[in-house]
Amino acid sequence: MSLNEAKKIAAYKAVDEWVQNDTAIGVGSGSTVVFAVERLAQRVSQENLRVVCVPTSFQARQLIVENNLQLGDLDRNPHLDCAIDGADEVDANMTLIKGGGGCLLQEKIVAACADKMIVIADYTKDSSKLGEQYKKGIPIEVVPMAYVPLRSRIQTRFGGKLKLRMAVAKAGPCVTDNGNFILDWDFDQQKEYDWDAVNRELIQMPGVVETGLFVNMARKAYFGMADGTVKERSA
Ligand SMILES: O=C(CO)[C@H](O)[C@H](O)COP(=O)(O)O
Repeated sequence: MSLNEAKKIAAYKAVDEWVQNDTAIGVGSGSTVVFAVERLAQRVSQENLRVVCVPTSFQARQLIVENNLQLGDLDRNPHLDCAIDGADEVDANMTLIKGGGGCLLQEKIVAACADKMIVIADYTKDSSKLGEQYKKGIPIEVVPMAYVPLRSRIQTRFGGKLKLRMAVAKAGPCVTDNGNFILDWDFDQQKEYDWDAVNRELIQMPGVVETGLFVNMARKAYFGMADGTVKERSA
């Protein structure tokens, strides 16, 4: 089974199990979420469901609009029944690395407004320990003027190395949907980190807007496996 097929079976199962009539849901970002929106659109038209979708990024907003789903926002829908989102890595404790696609800030805000956060992923995201599968580091969204001092400060405090994420089809850094930069923290694989404590400390550093560490947020994860089954993990 291809990676895309693995993403699809995880996304379809999550949408089938968690989306009900008269609900407001958070729509995550990335390639796996594309399949969740596809399934949601099928169910909305086949079952005549009333579902309001709150996006976590410009990409998610486009997906919602292109699939003719009802677009909501946190002003009108501050309480969401669930948020369905991808992840770059999910460890044994359901701690996540997110932000590979650069959308971590809005993803965390939306997940925090939801009763439960449901993760959809292919088997390459399933890991026992952060860093085992995802090698690009932990994304940290920062205010542009602070990226140099923050890069040294985080390296000195926690070890590892931080790199400014560069744009792909544009010269210069990657600019997030919120006008910020991303530092990808290649943390020290030999150290045992307490991710909750690390996340709290990072957030308190002036200039850090949000981290891609999602600790105690995800309720359930669905992994599409290479053999065509869906593996589940609960918090
Ligand atoms: O956090 C994210 C974007 O900021 C994505 O959810 C994460 O990168 C996973 O993406 P994909 O489904 O393409 O593997």
